[in-house]
Amino acid sequence: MKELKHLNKYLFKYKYLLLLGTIFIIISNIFVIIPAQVVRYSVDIITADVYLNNMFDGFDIQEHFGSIFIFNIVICALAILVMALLRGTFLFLVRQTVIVMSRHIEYDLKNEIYAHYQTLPLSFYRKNNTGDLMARISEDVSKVRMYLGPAIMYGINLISLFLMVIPIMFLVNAKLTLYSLLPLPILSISIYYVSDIMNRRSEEIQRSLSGLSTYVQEAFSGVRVLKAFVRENSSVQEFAKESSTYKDKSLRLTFVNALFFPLIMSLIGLSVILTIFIGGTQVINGTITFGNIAEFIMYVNILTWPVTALGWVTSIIQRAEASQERINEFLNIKTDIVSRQNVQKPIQGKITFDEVGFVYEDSGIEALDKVSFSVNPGESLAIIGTTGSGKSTVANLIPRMFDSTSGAIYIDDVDIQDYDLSNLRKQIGYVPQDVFLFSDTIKDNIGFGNGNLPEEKIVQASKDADLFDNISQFKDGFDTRIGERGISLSGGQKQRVSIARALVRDPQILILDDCLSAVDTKTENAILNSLKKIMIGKTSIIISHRVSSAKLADKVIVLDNGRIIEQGTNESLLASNGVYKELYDKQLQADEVEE
Ligand SMILES: Nc1ncnc2c1ncn2[C@@H]1O[C@H](COP(=O)(O)OP(=O)(O)OP(=O)(O)O)[C@@H](O)[C@H]1O
Repeated sequence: MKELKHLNKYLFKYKYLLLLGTIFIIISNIFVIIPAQVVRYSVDIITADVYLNNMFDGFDIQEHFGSIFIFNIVICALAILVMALLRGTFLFLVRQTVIVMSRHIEYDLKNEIYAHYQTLPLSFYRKNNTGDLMARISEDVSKVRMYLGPAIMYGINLISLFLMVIPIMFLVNAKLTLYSLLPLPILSISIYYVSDIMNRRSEEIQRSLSGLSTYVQEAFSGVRVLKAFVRENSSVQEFAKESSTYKDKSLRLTFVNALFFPLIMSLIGLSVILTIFIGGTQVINGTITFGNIAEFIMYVNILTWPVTALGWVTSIIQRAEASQERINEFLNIKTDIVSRQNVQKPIQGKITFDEVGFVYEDSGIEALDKVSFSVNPGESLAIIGTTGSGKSTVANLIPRMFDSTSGAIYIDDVDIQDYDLSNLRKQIGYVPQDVFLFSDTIKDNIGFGNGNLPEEKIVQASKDADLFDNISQFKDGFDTRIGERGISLSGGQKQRVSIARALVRDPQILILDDCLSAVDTKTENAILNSLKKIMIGKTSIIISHRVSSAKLADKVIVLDNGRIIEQGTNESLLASNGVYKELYDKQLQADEVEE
């Protein structure tokens, strides 16, 4: 129960619902107990009536007994009916309070987890896969809700019924009470084991089902590769194999399910037999009446479900504890990207890297080694280098996607770790290497994160990213939906939507991480030229494999294996006949071949 303590704050928040629920449970149980006593009374009347009937057989008074008997029985039947209706009403109210409370907490907990996910750094997302993140916010929260709703409800019900019914039973007859309750602990323990097996098997099925869905999803999204490599048949066979695992697991669960009810029924039957047998001998001894036996059978029935639920509830609590442990594990992770001084101010855009080093913690790869450079506001810097030379790492360090492992980075001569994080990021336009667009309209993809931007700004950004003409050709213009249920954009168009998204924020620093790779040199030139105009007084960093992206930049640095091997202007680097010149010549030749 240690992990579940996290939920106490929510139970406190909804304490009135919980308190009302408890009161309703107690009231509903009163309406369960009274009918048992009414039944005892009725049976005793019937026995007395049969006895008197036999005694006064042939007398006029016999008729009189008959009408009193019928009157009594009708009153008892009506009383039982009214109790059943009242019980139903209060059970409804119990669910409207306790189960409603569990749904409220489920909602709050999901929001808490999601909000916490948003505070965590990129390194957290690299370490944990998406499936795991989703499982904790959906499946684990559902399991925790089972504890907050049904488990708490049946738990309170069990305690209140035990406290109310068992003393009454003992008052009637202690020996009969002990015998009739004897099979119930066995019932509870067996249910615990059976429901544990059932839960484990259901989880196996769940896992197998999600494996099956992932397989199908990949097969559909990768259908082009699948067809191109003629893998249809093997895909069908693989699917049949996965399906068969799912079927076998389902059959294993069906087997345990089939055992569940016969087990409960036989143990309840055993209780009833014991009650009748022991009760019968007590009646013969004159210690109790026939009515008491009927009353006891009803009490046993009343206690059966809560006792059955005890095993089930224990298993739910154990599972909830395990799930909450997984949730707490994430909730206890705190982001290490924090601000030291919370500096909030408009930035000019001067960027300084001072002997910056970076090692990826998980792989131990040293991506940057003592990288130093400086760019002034209004300047543009091109970072050129081969694959894996550390260019994207530089780009990620500026908006503090992660922090450098050595050295320091300054913006306007203030250490970036001193800036308020959102204040800093809001002034940086970052276009990542892998374009990500949402299944939404082009307009909303460009305006992402910027609320209700005026249409003109979106249009202007799309013009600056050389995208406007493309969008105008679509029937719905900026309202065209992209993604799953909309049109597909070409690689170059996607890159330009992503650029427009950064430009629309009017950033003081713009970082383009190899995001012109899918556009032709003509479009690249058009975009770079418009950037020159809009980035006056602002800083731009253009990362690329292609030397063509660097020629308009004020400064160029060449990275190799995490180190700066050359830096200067396009002209000075060409003149110095080094790696940059070599790359330039190679790419020039390649372009000529293409033409
Ligand atoms: N998330 C990561 N975890 C571990 N190592 C990484 C990670 N990302 C990059 N690396 C490693 O760090 C080095 C630099 O990678 P980086 O992405 O900065 O290179 P790049 O110059 O941008 O390459 P490309 O042009 O191919 O995008 C590479 O050796 C890469 O394998």
